[in-house]
Amino acid sequence: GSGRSGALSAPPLPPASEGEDNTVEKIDVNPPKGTRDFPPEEMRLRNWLFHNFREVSRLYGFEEVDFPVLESESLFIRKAGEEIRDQLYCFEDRGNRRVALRPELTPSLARLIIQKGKSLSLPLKWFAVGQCWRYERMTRGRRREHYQWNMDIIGVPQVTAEAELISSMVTFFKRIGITASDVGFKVSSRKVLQEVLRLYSVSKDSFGKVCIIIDKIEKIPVDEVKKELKSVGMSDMAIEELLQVLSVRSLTKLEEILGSEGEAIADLKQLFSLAEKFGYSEWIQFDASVVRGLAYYTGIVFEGFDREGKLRAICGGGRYDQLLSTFGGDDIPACGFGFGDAVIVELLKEKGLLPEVGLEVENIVCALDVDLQGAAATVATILRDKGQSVDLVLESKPLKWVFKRATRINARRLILVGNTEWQKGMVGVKILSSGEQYEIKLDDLE
Ligand SMILES: CC(=O)Nc1cnc2ccccc2c1
Repeated sequence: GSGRSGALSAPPLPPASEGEDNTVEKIDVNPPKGTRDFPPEEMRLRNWLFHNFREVSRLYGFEEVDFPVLESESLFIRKAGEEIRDQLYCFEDRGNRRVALRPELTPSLARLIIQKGKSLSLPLKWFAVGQCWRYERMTRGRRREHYQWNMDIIGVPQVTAEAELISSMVTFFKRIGITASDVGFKVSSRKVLQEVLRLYSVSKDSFGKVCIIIDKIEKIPVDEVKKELKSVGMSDMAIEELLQVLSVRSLTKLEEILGSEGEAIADLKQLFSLAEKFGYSEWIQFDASVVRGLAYYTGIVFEGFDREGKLRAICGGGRYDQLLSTFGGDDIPACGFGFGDAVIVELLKEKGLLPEVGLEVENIVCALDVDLQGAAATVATILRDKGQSVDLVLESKPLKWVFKRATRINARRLILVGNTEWQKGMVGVKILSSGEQYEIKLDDLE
């Protein structure tokens, strides 16, 4: 309908353009570029996926939270050269405010925690499933939105928090039939980077930039990576040493290089020993090249990958102990992960693990003639009050049509309201799988 003509809202939209002969030019029925509709079948798959996200969150004692999809642009303005910044879906609203559709959930979580301040008793274990946005030139034909499951533990400095988060992702994978031979987690710590950069007195504020450059190591040629590292002030020597360290795949080797005193080694050793106790050692491996593409990580980082190497990262996260303080909050330790709804579905397709989530309706109720429509409504209500789902046939239709619909909606049984039975306070029942048919008193229907 047309909007209010008040000053606050846009002028009413003209109706879809009407041709000379009052025909309406069809509107563009597709969703905006890079976005998806969720018709019933796709929505059932999405609900199945989100149900598993939520079930795992419940198993780990996490509380659900959410935030506006629209945030102040300033929440996401970081100067570390992140892709997420280049693709910010931002604009100026009618109040001349710079706003953005959130590209991730963590900054909103940090904002809410600072807002709530001392009233929150730590540690917090919060989860969210939210739509995130990016604005990419459609040349890349990539999606502009996806849903992310986030789990965050706030207020725990020990790596027991990271170990718990990885455990929750392993639990999720196992629930949906993915095994350790399908998926693994590359684990490292940005403290490895810190300890190397300190040797070459690389300034702290280029730390974030260096991480973002290194995160591109598998996406752009290594000479480009070296050039970008040089441009943030690293010497050739430092770059060589850094790339050398990043190729390390064993903790023992890493210890030889960094020594045993640093925090990086201690954290990683503790994490791998906790993995043993959680029972997911076969799921994780040390890989110094993992840095993740977000500037705010400060410690352990991890990334779920498909062992066949066909897909992009499935999920990922890490420790971000400084994020709250960069927003002016207290210095509160935090770690978390993001798990997108796209790559996991590609993986399930690859593995033949997509669930067949069909529509399930218990009853289809149909009046056998037009003056029993009311009686049919009564029967539907009785069943619904008992918690049974009912598809009530709302128009008088031939029985052939009713059977066709009953099959399509996968109804378990057909309830027929006919005159002769109704006079006796009874209805007809047909079990659609067996074809068994009988009459029953309305009161005995369950
Ligand atoms: C595979 C995929 O759809 N990725 C994706 C899609 N939309 C996004 C939107 C915002 C941030 C990251 C995003 C990532």
